[in-house]
Amino acid sequence: MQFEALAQQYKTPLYVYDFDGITSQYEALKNAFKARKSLICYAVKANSNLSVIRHLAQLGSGCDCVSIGEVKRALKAGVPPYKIIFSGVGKRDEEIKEALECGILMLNLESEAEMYRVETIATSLGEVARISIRVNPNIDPKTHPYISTGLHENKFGVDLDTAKRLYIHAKHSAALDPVGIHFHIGSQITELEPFYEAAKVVSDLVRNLKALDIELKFFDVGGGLGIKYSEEETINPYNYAQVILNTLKGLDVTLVCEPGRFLVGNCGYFLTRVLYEKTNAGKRFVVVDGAMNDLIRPSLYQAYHHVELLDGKGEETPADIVGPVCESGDFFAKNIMLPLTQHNDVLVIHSAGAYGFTMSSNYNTRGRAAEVAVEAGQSRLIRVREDFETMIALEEACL
Ligand SMILES: Cc1ncc(COP(=O)(O)O)c(C=O)c1O
Ligand SMILES: N[C@@H](CCCC[NH3+])C(=O)O
Repeated sequence: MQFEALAQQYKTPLYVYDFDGITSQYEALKNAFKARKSLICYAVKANSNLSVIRHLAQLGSGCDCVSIGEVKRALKAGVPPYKIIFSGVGKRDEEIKEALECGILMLNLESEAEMYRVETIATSLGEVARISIRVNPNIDPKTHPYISTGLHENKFGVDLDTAKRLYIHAKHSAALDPVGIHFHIGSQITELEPFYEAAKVVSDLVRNLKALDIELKFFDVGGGLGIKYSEEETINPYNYAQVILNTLKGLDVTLVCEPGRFLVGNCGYFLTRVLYEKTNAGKRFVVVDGAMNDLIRPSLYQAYHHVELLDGKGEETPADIVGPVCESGDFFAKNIMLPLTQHNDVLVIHSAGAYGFTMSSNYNTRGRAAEVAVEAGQSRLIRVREDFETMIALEEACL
């Protein structure tokens, strides 16, 4: 990747995405599931740039969305409604109504109260809502506590007994069509065991429901496949698919999976330029033009992202890589070994394709970075750098 040329052409801070890499990730997962009918629904929250979604849609991907905004993004990017799933613990009435009107594949319900809302809204529209229920299987995904979702202490989904009760209600409701079942136990999971255990518990529930004459068509295993940020061992997609498919023997269901990070995480880079070097009583800081408002994962989760200094030469000494935001938590890396940098040197922050730009903000009235796609050796802008006028427009309109 020609990072220096990209930084020159599009300026920094800059997100760069390798679209060919995204294709490879998608194909690897799709192939892993080839023994069964499957639908990959890309989790839009990981990277919701319209061009990224369109790229995946052209490969055949659907989308997993967590707000009506994401549903509309998916539709705008060309994803057909019958490949869109809408999840989330707090859907508003308006969101439910719009989703039903769009005719999406299914609404993924996360509570009993939500099921009754959906039933009421569908009835008032004269529609039948296709639903799945998110089961919380109480399985530890062994990941960072902030991104664990499949334990009873987490707000997501309903327990197995409640799920069964909801399916029985839905089966007898004229406004609900229970077509799927869903679980998602967490993100950045690097061990197979939690996936196996969750799939096992939930597939047993599907068998149980079948005995009650409730036949589900979609078995949605959520996302969560981890990627390499550093030296960690990750799961091979083939093995991942195998352990899940093994739990589905005898069931005629389409496998749905909702990867976010796996598809885009390692295909994204964040480019930032050095502004200054400084030392505070011997402690070395490299101050760059990107900041926590651009990429918050290190500040939020102490997440590790490999930092590469382009053309770095000479003796390496420990340094913190920090941004201009007025917070001590504004850093990309701490105590990494780095040669002495010069003003304008480019640093490449790796594995920034997932939960990078989507979690960025205007904190400190900093415009959001531009985004660029690289495909078959060609680069193109896929999001214009946010300028001051755009940032203040909604407030200026109220002055
Ligand atoms: C319901 C649901 N599906 C899919 C995902 C995507 O997760 P990941 O990026 O870990 O694959 C998430 C986020 O964790 C989610 O909440
Ligand atoms: N934002 C998290 C992942 C959360 C997944 C959303 N359910 C991260 O950067 O790792």
